[in-house]
Amino acid sequence: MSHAWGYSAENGPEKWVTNFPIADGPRQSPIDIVPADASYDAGLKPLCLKYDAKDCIDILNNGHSFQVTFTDDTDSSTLKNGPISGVYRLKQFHFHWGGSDDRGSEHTISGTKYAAELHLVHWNTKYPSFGEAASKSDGLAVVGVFLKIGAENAQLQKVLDTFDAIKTKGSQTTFPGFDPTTLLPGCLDYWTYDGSLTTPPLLESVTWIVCKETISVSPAQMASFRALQFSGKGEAACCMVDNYRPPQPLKGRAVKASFQ
Ligand SMILES: NS(=O)(=O)c1ccc(C(=O)N2CCc3cc(O)c(O)cc3[C@H]2c2ccccc2)cc1
Ligand SMILES: [Zn+2]
Repeated sequence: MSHAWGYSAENGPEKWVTNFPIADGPRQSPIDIVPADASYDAGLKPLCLKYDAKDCIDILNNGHSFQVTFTDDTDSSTLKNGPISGVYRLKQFHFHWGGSDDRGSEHTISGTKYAAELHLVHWNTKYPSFGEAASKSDGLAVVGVFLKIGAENAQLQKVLDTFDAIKTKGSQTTFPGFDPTTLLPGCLDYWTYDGSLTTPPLLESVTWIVCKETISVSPAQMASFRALQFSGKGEAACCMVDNYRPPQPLKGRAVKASFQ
């Protein structure tokens, strides 16, 4: 992205519409999920998430978040079933979090914010690549998992242990053999709705799959997230915090539940 978008008052979510008019579109994300307003859909299948740790390549600070990238030239790490048809390949996962434990998630549940939110990004293999899929209405599927303040998460700690090497924008390091299945909650009940990327270019190409069950993160682990920097090496340090877009208007969309 050439545009200098970010999360500050000058270039943050309220300003994105200037360069990305779709920000005011009909299927923007995230949203506030109101469980009582979600309709149970017996036709929704259980999620089938099958990941291979050998596909995990590296971890990168991209100046907006950090992302763990996967090799996606075969069907070895995929999402199937759930609300989608066909096979979607895992491309990357990343997080959004707050400057304090009372905020940080993008989706909210009846107004409740969690400390952070994990996004596992998949693309539809009916298209030749992620880039091609990203502009199609059924091109992407993102699984969202809330991080709730509680016990230390030993699996998450493996990711946090790389942070000294990716402190500043543009830094990256190898991160082989990590299995993202270890970050999923035990129960994969979910809500689903049609939405968008939550960062520019805000493309309306995402089938959102938001897990009902949370995973834990300790306050000390959240402090590690906040020690990352939006800024590049040698620039004035700017802590990477509050890198979340607030909920957007539902505009008549239905939110379905895979559970009663
Ligand atoms: N939060 S989210 O909606 O789950 C999300 C999903 C994918 C992506 C993503 O993978 N990319 C590629 C890297 C990238 C880097 C940027 O600087 C940027 O502004 C956006 C992205 C997005 C992206 C997705 C689709 C087309 C172009 C860029 C970003 C956010
Ligand atoms: Zn995200």
